[in-house]
Amino acid sequence: MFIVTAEEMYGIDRETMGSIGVDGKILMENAGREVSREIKKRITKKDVITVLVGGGNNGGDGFVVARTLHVEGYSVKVVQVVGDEKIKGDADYHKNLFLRCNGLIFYRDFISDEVKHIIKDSTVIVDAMVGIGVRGKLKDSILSIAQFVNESNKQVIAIDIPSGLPADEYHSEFYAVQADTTVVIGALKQSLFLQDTASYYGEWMMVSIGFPFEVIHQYTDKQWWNITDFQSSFPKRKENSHKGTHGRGLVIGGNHLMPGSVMMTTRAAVRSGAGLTTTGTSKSVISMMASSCNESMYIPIQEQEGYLSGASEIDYSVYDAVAIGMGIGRKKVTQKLIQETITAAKGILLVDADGLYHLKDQLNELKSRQKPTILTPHPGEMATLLDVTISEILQKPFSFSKEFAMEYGVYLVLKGKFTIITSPTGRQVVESGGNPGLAKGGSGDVLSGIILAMVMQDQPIFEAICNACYLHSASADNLVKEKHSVYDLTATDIIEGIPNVLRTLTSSE
Ligand SMILES: NC(=O)C1=CN([C@@H]2O[C@H](COP(=O)(O)OP(=O)(O)OC[C@H]3O[C@@H](n4cnc5c(N)ncnc54)[C@H](OP(=O)(O)O)[C@@H]3O)[C@@H](O)[C@H]2O)[C@@H](O)CC1
Ligand SMILES: [K+]
Repeated sequence: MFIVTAEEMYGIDRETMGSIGVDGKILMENAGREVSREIKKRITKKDVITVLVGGGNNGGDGFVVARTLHVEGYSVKVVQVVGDEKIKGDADYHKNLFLRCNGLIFYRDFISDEVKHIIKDSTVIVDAMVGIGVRGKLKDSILSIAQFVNESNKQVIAIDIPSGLPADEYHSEFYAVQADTTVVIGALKQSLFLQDTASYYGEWMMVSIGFPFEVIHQYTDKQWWNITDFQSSFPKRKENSHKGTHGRGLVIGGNHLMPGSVMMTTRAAVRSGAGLTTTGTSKSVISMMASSCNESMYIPIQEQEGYLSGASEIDYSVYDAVAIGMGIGRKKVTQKLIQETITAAKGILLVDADGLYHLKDQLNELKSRQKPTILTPHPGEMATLLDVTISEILQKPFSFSKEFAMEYGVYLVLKGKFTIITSPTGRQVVESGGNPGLAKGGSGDVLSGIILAMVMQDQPIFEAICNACYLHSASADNLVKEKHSVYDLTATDIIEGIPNVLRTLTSSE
């Protein structure tokens, strides 16, 4: 499913009406019909439904919903929250159809006693006051109605986007309707995937109203990765494959005080299907790891006082992919190792955790790498890399990711509740699975191991990274459904949950 900004949505709309020639009235009819279909799944004929209608096309969709439900025998009223002069064009056309079907409209552009009574007497509120055309904070008239709706405790179903909520990242102050359900029209809006706006949508689903796939794709290359994408792109294993077919991976990390990270990355890589996995770490970490991770091979790396300091003895040419940085610490002696690896690694290179800290002064080195580089920061690490605050990153994660990935020619995995994966060409995918159980030390190390394994398989690298993120989240979600809670889930559990996801989601093999 595609993700758009408001501007991109308007482009798609214009192109569909202009070049393709689909009439706006038909798009509005389609939108209202499809939204009604979703609403009907959530209501009965006993419900009392109030549709709050505003002055733009979002309001027009509201009139279609009101008519569709009214003619099918549902109890529906419209409250038009703007003056008559604001209802124009296609919306006015659909308003008239509703009136001609003997639909009932109340006109109120502020919260009056009458509107309060109508809302109190309703069981379901359909919010069609403002859509993606919202500019700035809601004006007082509509604001007062939105506030009353939020306090009313009624079931609220928003059309396209909750009124008042910005569609894009980097918005100013807002007040929005809190929806229980939002029926999103045509394409997913960016604010569905931002930390401070996502929850306003409540449960959501998307309906198609006739925008051609090619037209949508022409305006956006942002996409939400779901089970269908995972299943259709996950590589099938060939009968005649052998361990070399599935990649030789090297994990470099750990220090004498943090042996766990590199261990988890290694074990996650092994569990996710890496053909051969080698761990490069200090002698003391090797002795701690070897007994519990016997599928891996080991290379001792030079160390100073327990911290890795140089890797010149590694023959990088034998590895398809290298992951570096997990539990490596921030001591200056380690910086040289990161430097060496960037230039010496001949295959795919993934840099995570403290590796990113050391990378900060060497970002330009990445531009001359011949093979793909993957960086996997969380917002804090991303903020450090860019010298901005975490809250700035969270306000516009799509833009920061895209600029960074394109500037340095890297695949960027900005981790979080909504993980954004960006390719060096600026293509973006959001992976939104997972649960709060993942917000613990070690889950990033596990993700790095899964990515390392996936990018060595027979599939394009971008899809491989998206699938790795999906697998990581799906493992956590399954475990919380079946035998764990978000409190006790550990990074090690996530590794143990991988087989179940692989078995169930790739079972057609
Ligand atoms: N082809 C179609 O028909 C399709 C249409 N689609 C649908 O149309 C929607 C977009 O429609 P749109 O562009 O008309 O804008 P919309 O969201 O209704 O907002 C404009 C209204 O809001 C008002 N308003 C703005 N800011 C405000 C504020 N701060 N506080 C208060 N009021 C404020 C503004 O008032 P004004 O500023 O003009 O006084 C104006 O009345 C989209 O979300 C989807 O539902 C899709 O289904 C695709 C196909
Ligand atoms: K709305």
